[in-house]
Amino acid sequence: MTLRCPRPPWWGQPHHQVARTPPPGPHHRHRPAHGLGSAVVSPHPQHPAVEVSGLVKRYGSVVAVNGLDLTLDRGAVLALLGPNGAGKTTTVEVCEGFRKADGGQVRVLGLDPRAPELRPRIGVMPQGGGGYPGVRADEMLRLVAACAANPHDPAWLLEILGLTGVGRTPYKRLSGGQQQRLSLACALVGRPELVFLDEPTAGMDPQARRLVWDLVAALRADGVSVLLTTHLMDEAEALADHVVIVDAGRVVAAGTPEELTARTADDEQQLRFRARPGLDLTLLTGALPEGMRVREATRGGYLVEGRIDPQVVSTVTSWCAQQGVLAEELTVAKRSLEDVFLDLTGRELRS
Ligand SMILES: Nc1ncnc2c1ncn2[C@@H]1O[C@H](COP(=O)(O)OP(=O)(O)OP(=O)(O)O)[C@@H](O)[C@H]1O
Repeated sequence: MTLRCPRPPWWGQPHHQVARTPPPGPHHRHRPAHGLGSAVVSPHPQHPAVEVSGLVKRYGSVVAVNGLDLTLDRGAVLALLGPNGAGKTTTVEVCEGFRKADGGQVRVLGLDPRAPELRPRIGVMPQGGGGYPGVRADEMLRLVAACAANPHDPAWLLEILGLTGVGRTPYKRLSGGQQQRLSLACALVGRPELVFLDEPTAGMDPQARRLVWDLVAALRADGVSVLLTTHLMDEAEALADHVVIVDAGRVVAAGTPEELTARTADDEQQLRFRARPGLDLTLLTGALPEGMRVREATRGGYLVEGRIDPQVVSTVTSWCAQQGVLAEELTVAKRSLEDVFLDLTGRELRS
């Protein structure tokens, strides 16, 4: 199925330009929504969207979150990154008000996360969908919309999420990616001011993933705050204003993607090239300035790390010529967010 993300002319309007639509009556045929943002003006816009300080959450003897701090500014997108079991979902669930903290302070839109008045102001997309198995897709979305004062048109959301064709399909028969998209629709249908998206693109095909990225960008343009978790570094780089990397329940790094990747010394860069797998790198290592690191990072993908200057590039290409090897896709770049992540959290698989 081809997914399209139509951008109606009202998409991305700031809140003050967004016309309010009256709450629909029982037989009201909803009109298309006025952008994805909330039409509600927050009574306390001076508070950050989410403020977490010293959060602790235990499950029996397991300390899932161990003194975590983060701040999501209004209208910004924050990506929470971390290895499996780092405590991301637990943190998000405490912020959503689904779990009670054992310690620390959490404020969401300036309120206690369990405050009932917060419910209509936040949208939640839980990890793995979270739909009712027997309910049809359009019924589920209409059910969630019925709980909101000023919902988006469910049919419109189904359409932009490419779900119109499966509107009558029970949730349990939707594919994993369709369940994820429906779950996203449910999170957005109430025009929230703040959205929690726990691994929103897990299991999605590249088209659906792009669509979700477009939606998150549109939410941000509409002034909606977004806290998402992801394992995809390119997703965090593409979407987030602020990235928080957690490990073992603690923050190990935080900043904009640019700050995190620039945090290494100026002279730390990478030269990458592709060539035949299994080259003996001993001579190359010897020819390069002291302290430079060379390895075959992936099969046939070679990585030289350190201060990359024109002389280093020349040494590498000369060595390739001596080996009778054509270096393909030769690039020089800063370290990626993935490199930063792996350096901070280790390269070993977590249990
Ligand atoms: N309901 C629970 N009961 C007991 N332990 C739990 C429960 N939920 C999570 N944990 C444990 O808490 C720790 C943090 O889990 P959490 O799901 O928050 O991590 P995560 O970073 O979201 O992981 P993933 O990336 O795999 O989704 C893990 O050790 C996990 O096993």
